[in-house]
Amino acid sequence: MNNIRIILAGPRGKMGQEALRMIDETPHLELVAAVDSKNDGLQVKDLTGAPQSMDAPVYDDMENCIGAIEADVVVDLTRPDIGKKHLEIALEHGLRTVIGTTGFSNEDLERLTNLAEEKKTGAIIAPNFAIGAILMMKFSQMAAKYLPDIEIIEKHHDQKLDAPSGTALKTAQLISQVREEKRQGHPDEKEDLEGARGAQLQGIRIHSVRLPGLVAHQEVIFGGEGQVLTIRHDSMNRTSFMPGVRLAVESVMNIEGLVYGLENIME
Ligand SMILES: NC(=O)C1=CN([C@@H]2O[C@H](COP(=O)(O)OP(=O)(O)OC[C@H]3O[C@@H](n4cnc5c(N)ncnc54)[C@H](O)[C@@H]3O)[C@@H](O)[C@H]2O)C=CC1
Ligand SMILES: O=C(O)C1=N[C@H](C(=O)O)C[C@H](O)C1
Repeated sequence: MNNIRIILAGPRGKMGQEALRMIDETPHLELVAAVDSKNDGLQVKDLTGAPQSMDAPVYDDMENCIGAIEADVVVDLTRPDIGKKHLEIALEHGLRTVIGTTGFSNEDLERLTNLAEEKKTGAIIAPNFAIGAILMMKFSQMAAKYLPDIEIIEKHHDQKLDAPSGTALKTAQLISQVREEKRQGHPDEKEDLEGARGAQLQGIRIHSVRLPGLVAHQEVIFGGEGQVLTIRHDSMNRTSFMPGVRLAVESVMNIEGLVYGLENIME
């Protein structure tokens, strides 16, 4: 496999640090630059937690980085507003992109899908890279055909910016492809405390827990006659996401247009 030259945005983050390690340990992946919120002019190895072999330059601006560095793929693991901006810049420059950052609205996805098609450039937006999470979403879509009363409980560390999680939204969207929208619970139910019944998408209730000590966890609970089915996935640490990041980087080299969800590129 030919070397894939990567620009990584968010190198000092919880995901970014893990991604640097994965790139460093993967012979056919090469980090050619990083884009950080600061540290312009330093080298990646100068950043906290970065592999000491990584002497690629750090930029504080994606546009400047792309203008100076030859790369094949941009990987973004930053924050919602930044990830959107970076994807637009990369696509405008015809650079393939893997976005792990979540918090994209349907309108964002539509606009960015159109841009990727216009530029005939490959991009993957993956709300979750963990194989177990992808399977949880696929199993949930299967179960929803038979058990349409569903509530999703997603639980994350308390540093997460967006709620609900991208995984919960993607799960609900996959379920909605096979389940008619429906109102769940008693028709006269009342929230005596606002938010008690959580958020909802097509009638599917979604609840977000944020606590220190958590990493990334989700339960999809199906209620039926005399029974309850729970499909659950837990990421115990962020190494769970790295095989999926690698798969997305390798796959985006052969994609034209925007793919939303790793399930679309898995065998
Ligand atoms: N798709 C997946 O499987 C996963 C996705 N995520 C998503 O990835 C994103 C990052 O998550 P974490 O690493 O936990 O967050 P984090 O907060 O630990 O890291 C985000 C990093 O982005 C950096 N950043 C902020 N503004 C920037 C800018 N203008 N340019 C470059 N970097 C900038 C911050 O300095 C920080 O180091 C979140 O949106 C999260 O939801 C997280 C885990 C798994
Ligand atoms: O912020 C996180 O940590 C995670 N975010 C993603 C999401 O919003 O679904 C993926 C995973 O749950 C971890």
